[in-house]
Parts: sequence; structure tokens; C-alpha cells
Amino acid sequence: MSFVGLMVLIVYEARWVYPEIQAYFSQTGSLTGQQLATRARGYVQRAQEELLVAASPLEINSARHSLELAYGLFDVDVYRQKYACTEPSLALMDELAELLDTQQVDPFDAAHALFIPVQCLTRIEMNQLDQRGVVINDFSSSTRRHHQILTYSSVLIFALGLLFWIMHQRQLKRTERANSEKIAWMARAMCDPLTGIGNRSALYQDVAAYTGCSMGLILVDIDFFKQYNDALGHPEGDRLLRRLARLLKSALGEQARLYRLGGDEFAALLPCPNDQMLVHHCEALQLGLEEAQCHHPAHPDNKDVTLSIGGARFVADATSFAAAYEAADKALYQVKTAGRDGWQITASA
Ligand SMILES: Nc1nc2c(ncn2[C@@H]2O[C@H](COP(=O)(O)OP(=O)(O)OP(=O)(O)O)[C@@H](O)[C@H]2O)c(=O)[nH]1
Repeated sequence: MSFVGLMVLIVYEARWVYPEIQAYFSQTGSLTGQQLATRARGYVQRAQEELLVAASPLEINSARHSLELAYGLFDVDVYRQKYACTEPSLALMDELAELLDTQQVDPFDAAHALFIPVQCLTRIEMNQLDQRGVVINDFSSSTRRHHQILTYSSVLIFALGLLFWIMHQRQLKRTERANSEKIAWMARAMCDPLTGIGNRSALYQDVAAYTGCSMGLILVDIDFFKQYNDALGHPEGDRLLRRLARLLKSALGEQARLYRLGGDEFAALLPCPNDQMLVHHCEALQLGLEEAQCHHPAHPDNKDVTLSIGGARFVADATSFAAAYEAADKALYQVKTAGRDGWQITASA
């Protein structure tokens, strides 16, 4: 954008500079005019010198020849039109040439009379030189003006370019900020605020991401959590929920993705090529909980906090997940009805 502007300006300015250059070089006409006058004056003065020393018709003839050469150079339309002294000077030179031919004029007088054309030619030379000076001055001042315009315009275009660049950068930052806010918002929407692990939506999203993989789904429910809450209060209950999230992580390893489905119900999704692996994870979970020794002040069986765990294996896709969820839930329910504090896995339909 800035470059296009600059190019247009340069072309525009060059368009105006061009006639100035032409005007300058057209003054070669004036220059030539000045040179003609100089050379003509040179011949007239040579004729004067020859006449002053002329002693023979041959020498007078030579002076006359110089005079003719001067006449030829002097007899220019521009001189006739612009300089009033031209006509009389040429007439005088013509007349003197004829008188010299017929020897009716004294060479000394003729030489003296030739001061008139010399003066005229000198004036022409000076005038032509002045004209050339004026044109040169005009040319240089207008060139300076165009140069200034180009300089200021370039600075302006540069400043505008800089301004647009800054505005563009700001816009870019705003967009980036909006994008990262959107991403953060989406992450929050997939996250359980109490424990920091995923929520039910995240579970569904992750299943879709694992499509085609052999996965294990483990559902976990705290036993007698109501009693725990009642005995220690909800803040302590919350603390237990957070602690259990950490415990799930350390027991199931980095590959497991964890979710809180609501209340005291958790889920884990992890790669699981066979049932043995699923059994291993369930046992690891129970073992981890036992080692953690989370005191439950109101457990009806006087135990520390215990869990009911149900698991199922499936090849991930939307329909198989629904079946696996149902199977794992059924397994968990069976553990609950069997007295809690245990695990069971069921094959999904
Ligand atoms: N502290 C706390 N308690 C919650 C939260 N969400 C649900 N609860 C409580 O969790 C308890 C769940 O009770 P139940 O569904 O009867 O489960 P339970 O007491 O563990 O009984 P069983 O599962 O049958 O062993 C209820 O008392 C809820 O108030 C929470 O975010 N924080």
C-alpha cells in the first residue's frame, strides 16, 4: 500500500520534473545563440584588426572576408527579432563591405565604425548568458522543490506505513488474546472446578479422540460419602474429593485421563489392550487408597474411606462407549450391593 503510494508519487513528480529538464536543455538554443554572437564578434574584431594594419588591397580583402563571415553568423532571425541593434548593425556591415570593395572608405574609419556591431553582439552575448542563468536558477529551485516534496511524501508514507503496521500488530494481539481467552474458556468448560480434572463433557470428547483404540473405563464411587460429609462437613468432603483425584492420578499413572462425573462419582479412561490390564488398574487403585489411609469418622464398617469400583473394556467409538459405561456402572452397582469396598469388571455388550 505504502509502496504503491510512493511509486505513484514518484511517477507524478517525474512527470513534472521532465518538462523542467526539457526547458533547461532547450536553452541550448540560447547557448548556441550566445556562441554565434561570440564568434560573430570575434570575426568583426578580427576584421577591425586587419583593417587597422591594412596596407594593400589584399589585406583589405582579407578584412572584408572576415566581415562576411561575421555577417553570416550574425544574420540570425532570433537576433533580428529580439535585438533592435541587429538590423542597423547588419546594414552597416553590408554597407562597409561594399565601400571596402570599391575602396570608397578609409580602412581606419571602417574599423572604427565596426564598434557598433561589436557593441550589439556584446549585448546579445550578455543577454543570452543572463537568460541561461535565469533558466538554470529556475531549474535548480524547481528541482529543489520537487525534491522536498518527494522527501516529505516519503517520510509521510513511511509514517503511515508504520502506523498501519502498529494498528495491524494491535489487531493481531487482540485476536490472539481473544483466541487464547476462547481456548481457556473452552478448557474451563471441560474442567471440574473443584478437583481440576475433566468433567463429563471432557470424557465424551476424549472418547471421540480415542476412536478405534482399545480402552478401559473405570467408574469410582466413594462409599458412604454422605456420612463423611455429615460427620466432617462439606469443606472436608470437598478436600476428600480433591485428595481422591490426586490419588487416582498417582495410582493409574500418566496415561489415565480422569473425570469427576458429579457428586462423589469419578471416572478414568485409559488405554487397555486386555482384561488383565484393567484388573491391574482396579487393584492398583484399591491399593493406593489403602496406603493413603483416609480416615472416615462415620464409616458404618469402621473402615477408612473405601471405594466401589466398576470397570469395562471397549474399542472406543460413540456407541461402544455407551455400552461400556452401562457395563461399568452395572459392575459398580454390583460392588455396592455386595457390600462396597471392592472392584468388579464386566464385559460390555
Ligand atoms: N462435599 C461435597 N459433597 C457433595 C458434593 N456433591 C455431592 N455431594 C454429596 O455427596 C453425597 C452423595 O451421597 P450418596 O449419593 O447417597 O452416596 P453415598 O453417601 O456415598 O452412598 P453410597 O454411594 O451408597 O455409598 C451427598 O450427600 C451429596 O450432598 C460436593 O461437591 N462436595
